[in-house]
Amino acid sequence: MIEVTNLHKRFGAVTAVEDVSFRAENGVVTGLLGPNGAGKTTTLRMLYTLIRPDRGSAKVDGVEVAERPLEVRRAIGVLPDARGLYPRLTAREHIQYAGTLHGLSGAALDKRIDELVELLEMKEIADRRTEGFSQGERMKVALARALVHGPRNVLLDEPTNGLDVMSTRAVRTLIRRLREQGHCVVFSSHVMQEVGALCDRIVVVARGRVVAEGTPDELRSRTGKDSLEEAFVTVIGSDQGLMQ
Ligand SMILES: Nc1ncnc2c1ncn2[C@@H]1O[C@H](COP(=O)(O)OP(=O)(O)OP(=O)(O)O)[C@@H](O)[C@H]1O
Repeated sequence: MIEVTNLHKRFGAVTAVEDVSFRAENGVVTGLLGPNGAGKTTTLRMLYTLIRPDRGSAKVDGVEVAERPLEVRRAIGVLPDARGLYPRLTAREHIQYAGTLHGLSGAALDKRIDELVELLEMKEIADRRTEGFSQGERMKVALARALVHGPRNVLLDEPTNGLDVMSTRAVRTLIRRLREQGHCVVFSSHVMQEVGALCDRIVVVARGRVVAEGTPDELRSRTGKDSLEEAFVTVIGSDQGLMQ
């Protein structure tokens, strides 16, 4: 479970995140939706302990990220915005390496890798070096790496960015499966359709602030709009930077 309360982050003159609060429960997919530059990545980066908040609180399973970052890192799986891979390692070696960093080894690690290869339909690419991998293939490796230690909380930054229809479907299926297994899933997107298709709860962010929060039905009824898309545009005040 993730709880964010009055989070702030500035970079020089730019206020990236201003007083952001939300809760993401276990067994629920929570979407952070907002146009480019809204503060989604910055919020996620604070949650995964890459940068420290200036003010406010962010807790993962009750643990404050700024106080006990190592504990938090064990409890989360992260698909960051930059998904750097080592070109000379195979897909399997990437997952192995991440597993080792999380203290897994031997038969348990091999079993977990096989599970992920199966789940993400990576059989054909598992033993190839990642050099030359397509966007979708790279995404699968990065996702497997994020999930190798079976984290309770999963943070995904724009997980379907640049993916074709089939790869997008595979990622959506995975996210739904994580929800069924009771994980807390938070993902960011500027694609309205993506958020509408997957999320149980939506946190709409614009200019570093939460401008609306609720289930898709709540957002529609609060704005008096029939379509989720119109509801988003109404709460954000424009459709600039959002994709359908
Ligand atoms: N390291 C940084 N230094 C300076 N400014 C930054 C830094 N990181 C983010 N910002 C600024 O903070 C604001 C929020 O950026 P952020 O990346 O969090 O937005 P976002 O909602 O994830 O956008 P996108 O959908 O484009 O990824 C932007 O104006 C951005 O330029």
